Amino acid sequence: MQANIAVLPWLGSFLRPYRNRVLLALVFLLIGSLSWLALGQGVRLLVDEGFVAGNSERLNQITLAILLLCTLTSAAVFCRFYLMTWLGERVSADIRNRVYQHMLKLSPAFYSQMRTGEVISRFTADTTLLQSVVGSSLSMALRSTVTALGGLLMMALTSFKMTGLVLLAVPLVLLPIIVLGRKVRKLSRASQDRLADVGAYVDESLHEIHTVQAYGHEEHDKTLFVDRIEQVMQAARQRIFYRSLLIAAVMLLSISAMVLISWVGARDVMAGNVSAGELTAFMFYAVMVAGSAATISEVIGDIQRAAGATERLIELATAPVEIASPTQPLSLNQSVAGALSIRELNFAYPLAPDNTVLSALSIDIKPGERIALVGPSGAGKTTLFQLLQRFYQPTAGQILLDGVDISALDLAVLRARFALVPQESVIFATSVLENVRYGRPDATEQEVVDACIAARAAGFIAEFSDGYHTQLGERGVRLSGGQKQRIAIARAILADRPVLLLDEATSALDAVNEQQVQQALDNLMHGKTTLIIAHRLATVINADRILLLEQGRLVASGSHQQLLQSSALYQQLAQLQLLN
Ligand SMILES: Nc1ncnc2c1ncn2[C@@H]1O[C@H](COP(=O)(O)OP(=O)(O)OP(=O)(O)O)[C@@H](O)[C@H]1O
Repeated sequence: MQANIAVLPWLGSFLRPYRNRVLLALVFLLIGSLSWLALGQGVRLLVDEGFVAGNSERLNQITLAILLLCTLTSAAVFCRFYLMTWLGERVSADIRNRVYQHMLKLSPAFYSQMRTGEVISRFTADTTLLQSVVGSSLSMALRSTVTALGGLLMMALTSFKMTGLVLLAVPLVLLPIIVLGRKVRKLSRASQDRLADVGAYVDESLHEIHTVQAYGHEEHDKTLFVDRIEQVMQAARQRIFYRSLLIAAVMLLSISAMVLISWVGARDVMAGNVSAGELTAFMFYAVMVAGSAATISEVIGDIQRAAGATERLIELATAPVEIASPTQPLSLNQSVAGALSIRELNFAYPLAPDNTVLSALSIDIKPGERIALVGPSGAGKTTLFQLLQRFYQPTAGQILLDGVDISALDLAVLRARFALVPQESVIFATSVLENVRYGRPDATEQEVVDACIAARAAGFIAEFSDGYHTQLGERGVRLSGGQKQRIAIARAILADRPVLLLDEATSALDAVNEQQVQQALDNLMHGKTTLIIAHRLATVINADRILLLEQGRLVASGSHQQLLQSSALYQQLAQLQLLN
């Protein structure tokens, strides 16, 4: 992925809302730098009028003035530092918000190409880097640039000849900054990329820690991890090498130049062309300019690292939204709810365009009908669910919901018609209450309780020490499989949407559990259009119609009895109790 948006305008767009603060920070930066520069004049007066002239009263006055100047400088530094750091925090917070909001819009196809661990690393590490650069390195670079330019000007006013010599030295110092700086930037990007790989790897292995430990995969993971860490180290080592080289080169060149220039200056003082105070002031400015140049060369590496980080963030923030709501969505017919019509549907996943998953699929489903989808593994049943909720765009054909093509509907409106109970129940790391409420955040506590009663979940929830306020732990680690399912069913009951999509679990629940889940499902399906990916005989027997899919085609449909007589494949599946 390559972002074709320039880094600076993008960052600028985040700074724009705070332009008053940016301006104020710049003003303080200017005040600070100017009073630093004025200090050089103070030093000159101190030497020439106080020290060399032996005038102690003048010495006192000038010292006092210098102290006042120092106070002013410090106050300006306080204000600049505060404002700049504030801006750094603010901008990175805004960027995090913008990127996250965009990420929520990206379709599952995007996340099947990009590992979430990597996304998280970009999200946290890159924004943190950006924050430190906007908040500190950038302000250091700006301050140093102003000081360096002002210092050069003051040097020129003090001694033209010596400044000329300094200017001869400047290109010499800039050369390594430009050449090595470019290299550092490239390597920083590589280094952040490697770090993101590590993040993705840790994310995956820790999430699947059960499997890792159960298969004794720790040693192998350890080795793989060390490899990845070494790659990070390798990328970092090169970056550090060039950066160290950069700092050393700039230092060597600038200090040597200064020594030579002060040698020339000292000879001028001896010849009486320049006063001692002027030479002192000149050297004061020269040190200031050299110091600033050194600062710039140091922070330029950070700034380039941040430019790399920003590129990566821009890629995330501008990743194309493949599935979006139309600009002028149609509205749904209010009188029917839950009619589905699938017409000549063809589909292949974007990542595997040659593997046709659904072909020429046509199905009509009436409101309130209970449909069981059966078929061998890989037949395309789950894919059909995904298409109904428009997580992907069909290659050809149409899906109509209540008579309207779903691609003409607002995504939120479309998805609000469906309640999904996936095969693997999804539990969030929050309370029972919030987990059930997920489908309808404005539901009252009583409504949640009612849904849990209908889902046969109230019994086990009552046994928890905190009842409905019990925290369920990440991915619901504190619940059994059957309990998770019943929470997921309660969520769908509470959401109360016209079409239900149930992916029946194949996990062998014990008889009591199975019966309870079945009762919960019956409560859920009452009066709703239901599509069930069926794995149990009981489910297909209770369905109004059974659709048999094979390799993405509808090969037979009818009741259980009809299919037993008409389809050999169905007979086979039924004999296997339909379980995969
Ligand atoms: N994200 C994806 N990218 C590419 N191909 C996919 C993706 N998800 C599924 N497939 C492919 O699509 C085909 C249908 O998969 P699908 O999950 O719809 O089957 P299914 O009928 O639900 O099977 P099961 O009963 O085993 O869950 C399979 O060949 C699978 O390899």
